[in-house]
Amino acid sequence: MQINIAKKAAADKAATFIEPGMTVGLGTGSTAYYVIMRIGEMVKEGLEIRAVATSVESEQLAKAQGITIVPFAAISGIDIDIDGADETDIQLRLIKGGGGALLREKIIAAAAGRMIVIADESKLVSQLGKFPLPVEIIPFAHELTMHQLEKLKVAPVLRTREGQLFITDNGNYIADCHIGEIAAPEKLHAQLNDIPGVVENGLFIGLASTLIIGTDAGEVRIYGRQD
Ligand SMILES: O=C(CO)[C@H](O)[C@H](O)COP(=O)(O)O
Repeated sequence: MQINIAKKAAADKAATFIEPGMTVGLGTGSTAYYVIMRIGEMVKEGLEIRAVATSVESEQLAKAQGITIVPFAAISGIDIDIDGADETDIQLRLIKGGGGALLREKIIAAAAGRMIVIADESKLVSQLGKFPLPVEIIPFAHELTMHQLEKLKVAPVLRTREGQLFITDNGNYIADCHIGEIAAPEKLHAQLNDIPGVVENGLFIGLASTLIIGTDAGEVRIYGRQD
């Protein structure tokens, strides 16, 4: 596999924020892959941490790297969550869920003392919305839920994979909403989650406190909390 220098640079920097004894939330996606690999190296070098994962895929990868995954019943909180994003603005408002893991990602981000977002430069945008906003909906009467989404004029399209409906780790569907520029993310977030049948949407607002952008030159820029 060819290494993505920008994603790896952001991930390696994020891993430096992990301290011994922490409970770490592991994100999902191709950028989170690099942080899981880096944490795996640190564990092999003697770092003692425990982790929870935002997807079955990340849990399997973490276990294969020797990272201890603990059940949620065994923890009282999460110190730090490191995850990717499909889009982020300078206010650290995010669109997530391109990989379909938005619900677990948001539960873990909300429970974490700190969320660090890692991304390459292409993810930093002046206004959210070019990336279709993923909305997780339950299968029951999903046709009605889709009509409700259409009333909001968000142009929802049920996600498919290899000709079949995409099913999340939670057994739900994803409606990708082709909105264009989102003028008021906070308002849209509330409107979407007000629809019965919508489990959660991919707008992450007020959750991230640090954004690490990696560049193709292997450098990083940090936004938000720096320490
Ligand atoms: O939200 C996510 C998965 O649900 C990912 O964090 C997001 O899709 C970014 O992925 P990548 O790092 O592969 O671009």
